Amino acid sequence: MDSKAMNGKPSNKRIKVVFVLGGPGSGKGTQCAKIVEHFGFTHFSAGDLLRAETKSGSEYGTMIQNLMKEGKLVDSSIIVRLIQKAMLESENDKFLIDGFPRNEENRIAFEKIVNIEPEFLLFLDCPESELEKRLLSRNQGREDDNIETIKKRFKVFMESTLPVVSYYEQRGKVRKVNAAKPPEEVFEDIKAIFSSIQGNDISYRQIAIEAKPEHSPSLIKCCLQFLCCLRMHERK
Ligand SMILES: Nc1ncnc2c1ncn2[C@@H]1O[C@H](COP(=O)(O)OP(=O)(O)O)[C@@H](O)[C@H]1O
Ligand SMILES: Nc1ccn([C@@H]2O[C@H](COP(=O)(O)OP(=O)(O)O)[C@@H](O)[C@H]2O)c(=O)n1
Ligand SMILES: [Mg+2]
Repeated sequence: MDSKAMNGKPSNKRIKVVFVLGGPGSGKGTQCAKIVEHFGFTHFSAGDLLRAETKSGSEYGTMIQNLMKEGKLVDSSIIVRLIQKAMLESENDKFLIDGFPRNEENRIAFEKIVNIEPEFLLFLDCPESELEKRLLSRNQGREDDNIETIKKRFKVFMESTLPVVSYYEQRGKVRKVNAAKPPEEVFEDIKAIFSSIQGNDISYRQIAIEAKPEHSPSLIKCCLQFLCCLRMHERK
């Protein structure tokens, strides 16, 4: 996935994208925060980008708000442009895109406009009864967290989002975790997935995060020197 373009122009940044999907309330936002902290990704929630757009006075604001209130999906070109803009404004090269692609149209629009193949799709699997319970006690003042809209969102998830999961499953790109456990336990499984893809891509930031007071300064120095050698070797 080298030198793919994010805006139609060539780029030598090696950009990594991981899509994060799961039913409404499966813990996408909760787990993404943990992945950011441990693995240095930048997190974009499609829903949060849309909510911010409704508050920005954008020409599409009212239309987006009405669709979200109904649990319906917003036009792909709008959400993909918002994601692309957020990625272009970021200095990072590793992105978690949560709540996306929600349907085939989202997936195809991302492929056309952003043109980056995801590393994999992280799928948080959780039964509907548990999702409903979590959404009804989320308490974030969301207009769509009411039983009527929740039922509509479940329907959209089953009918439009699951086919996208199947698309990536057929390509061996789905990493599924059981999300019906306490958040820390879910993250243990996610950690194993991200650790295994990390490989040589371990970052300086990662070493800083993993370094504990009980680790001797010489051990940390040794790790950093090893990383420098690795990077020099990669550039050859
Ligand atoms: N593993 C979990 N077990 C119980 N509650 C959870 C878990 N993960 C998240 N929650 C809670 O469920 C609600 C939905 O989580 P959130 O991360 O917003 O999900 P999503 O982004 O998938 O809709 C929040 O109130 C959150 O605190
Ligand atoms: N790709 C996306 C993502 C969200 N949305 C809209 O945003 C709403 C909330 O999405 P969200 O990802 O914040 O919802 P949760 O799954 O976090 O509960 C959805 O019900 C859709 O109305 C969309 O239209 N297209
Ligand atoms: Mg969310």
